[in-house]
Amino acid sequence: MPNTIALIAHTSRTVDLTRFASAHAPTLSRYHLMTTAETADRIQAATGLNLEPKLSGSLGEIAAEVASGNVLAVIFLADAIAVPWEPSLDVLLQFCNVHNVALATNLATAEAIVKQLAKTRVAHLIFNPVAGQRDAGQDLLLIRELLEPHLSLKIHSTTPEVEPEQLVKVAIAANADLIIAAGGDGTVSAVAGALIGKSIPLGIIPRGTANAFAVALGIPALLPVRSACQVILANCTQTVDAAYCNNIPMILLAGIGYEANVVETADRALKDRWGTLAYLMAGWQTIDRQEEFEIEIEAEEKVHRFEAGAITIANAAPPTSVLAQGAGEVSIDDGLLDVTVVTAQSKLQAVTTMLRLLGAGITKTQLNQQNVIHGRTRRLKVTTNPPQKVVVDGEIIGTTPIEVKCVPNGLTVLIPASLAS
Ligand SMILES: Nc1ncnc2c1ncn2[C@@H]1O[C@H](COP(=O)(O)OP(=O)(O)OP(=O)(O)O)[C@@H](O)[C@H]1O
Repeated sequence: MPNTIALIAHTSRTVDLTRFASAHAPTLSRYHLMTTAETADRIQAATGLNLEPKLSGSLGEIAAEVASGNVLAVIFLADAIAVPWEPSLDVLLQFCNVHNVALATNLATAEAIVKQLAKTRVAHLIFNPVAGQRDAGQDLLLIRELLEPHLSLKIHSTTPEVEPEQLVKVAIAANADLIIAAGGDGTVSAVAGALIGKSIPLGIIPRGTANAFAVALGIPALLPVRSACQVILANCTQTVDAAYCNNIPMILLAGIGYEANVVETADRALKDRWGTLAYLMAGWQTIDRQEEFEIEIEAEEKVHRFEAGAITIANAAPPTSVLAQGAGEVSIDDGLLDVTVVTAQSKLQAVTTMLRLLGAGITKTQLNQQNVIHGRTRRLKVTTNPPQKVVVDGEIIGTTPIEVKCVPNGLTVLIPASLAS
């Protein structure tokens, strides 16, 4: 279901169209509205709705939009007296018939259409076309094929210049019922971060390399796009925690030391070439270079000091985020952050510790090892000597010190119905 509605009227019916738009402004505001130039100002002034004005006096542009499949409904209030319709109007009406687009030429039908639309969920899809190694065109086609029969879908593509946060603001301003992030963890985290504290549910379509948040939420990794669309259509919501690290939204985790160095090494070229293996290769290269550093953690009015090579503060983490698995599980809805500090005296100890942490994450059992320390807290401050790089949700954000605080139940997400509590 596309997201555009065309609102048009003969001059004698402009008042009726304006009244109609005013009465149904809450429903109409969730759609992209198109009209002729003369009508746009009038409706906008009376209702506050945003309308895209098309060429004055010509319906050709609107007919072209209908032909391109972008229009959900055309509401055209015609003169009550039978007058010959101008040719461009005939074309518009004919295009609606050919392309099976809902068409109302009187108020009764217009009311019926808008009442139906009031019951339809409007989803804004924020789509990163360059994420991961998948075919973006094919994925978008599949998403439309699966979702459009059930949802009105407004598609926004990210660009290097347009951040997902900006697109979330547009979706919120348009009263979206649901926001869907389709991309890697960078895109998903940015969209989720902009939704912290809002009650609009977030749907996730994993299209990246690691897809850690989708895995943490239990979205199946097999046929990821199809499975994720099924989760979205099932409409099962759950509130989960979010967090801020130095006031930057954090959905997954902050890594200091080893993790930050791995993320920096696993650059775009390595990920494009090796996919998920890029992180393993980067991890192997980084172990040799990783030096221990002094850590001071302030939490719950106590100060803790360590020497270690890695510290991870996690809000959510799949088992593959091994350095977060000190407790064998990171709960996403306990209102707490999981803090894991790992030291290793040799490359062999580092590798065996990470394998054991992976095992702990898979079996959900706490790891009892002297060189792995774990704790939980609602907020903490971490200082290191010397300062260390910090990665938050896969992006380097700067260096220590950092302050991280959990936002309990800060985010509403769509999860598989089978996992709902
Ligand atoms: N149209 C675009 N062209 C180029 N870069 C883009 C575009 N849209 C978004 N980006 C960039 O994509 C990055 C986010 O990518 P994202 O994390 O979603 O995917 P990924 O890097 O492939 O995933 P992963 O981290 O799992 O490998 C951001 O740096 C953003 O600037």
